[in-house]
Amino acid sequence: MVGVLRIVDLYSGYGKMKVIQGVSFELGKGEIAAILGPNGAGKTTLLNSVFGLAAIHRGEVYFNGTKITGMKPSEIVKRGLSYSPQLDNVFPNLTVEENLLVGSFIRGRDPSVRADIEDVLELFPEIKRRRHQKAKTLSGGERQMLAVARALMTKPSALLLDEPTAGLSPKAASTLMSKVKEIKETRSVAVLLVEQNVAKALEIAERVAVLVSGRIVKEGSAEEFKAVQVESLFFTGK
Ligand SMILES: Nc1ncnc2c1ncn2[C@@H]1O[C@H](COP(=O)(O)OP(=O)(O)OP(=O)(O)O)[C@@H](O)[C@H]1O
Repeated sequence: MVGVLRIVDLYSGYGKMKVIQGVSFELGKGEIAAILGPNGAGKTTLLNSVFGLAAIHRGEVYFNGTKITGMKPSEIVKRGLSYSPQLDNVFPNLTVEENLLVGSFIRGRDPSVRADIEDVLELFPEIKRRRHQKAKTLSGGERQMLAVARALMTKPSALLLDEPTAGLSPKAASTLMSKVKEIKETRSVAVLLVEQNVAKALEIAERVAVLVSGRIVKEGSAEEFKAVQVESLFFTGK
């Protein structure tokens, strides 16, 4: 496997508070991997650590072979890693189109931005129809689509997605998951997904790890995980 993102023996948290305790994980080029875990396991903190938003106590993160540990989020985005956080992932008072434009900010006056907005709207016809509507008027599912679309506007080679199915109906969650798969297949974007929703994540993930109390307790191919009662690992860690 060619690793696009490599997390090596990472310990991190907030200030001196320890949350992530010795996590190693590799995301392959063009792969979809999922990190599953219960509330408070440290899933968001792990993504925040990769993206320069949490304090790293020990360990390293490499992106396309470059050490990005300690880099600012803006520098990480420029290298091709994008992040769609769980909360506050769209600007509610901006329209769909304006949100996408803001998403491309890091690219400066790139003349291809307009064409890329049309391109991501083609991928998400549900929000294309609402391009002039403010984000706050979208449904939960449409808003998550916009958040993912916005993350794509930086033209990433890998995408971090924090619980994109949170608060969505089972049908809306499946629609979103199939869009993520389409993004991987049509744009060669690798995806690291963190989820509590095991069933939805397993619809698209090729590789899975289970995070409990800041540590990976099990890791394997999605195939191996089909026979595992993943939620029981959330509580026992075994
Ligand atoms: N900004 C912060 N400052 C201090 N502690 C935090 C901060 N964010 C999270 N924590 C703590 O870190 C731990 C892990 O939280 P985190 O949000 O990473 O878990 P999670 O697995 O993403 O949970 P959920 O599925 O509920 O979103 C929790 O104990 C939480 O209280």
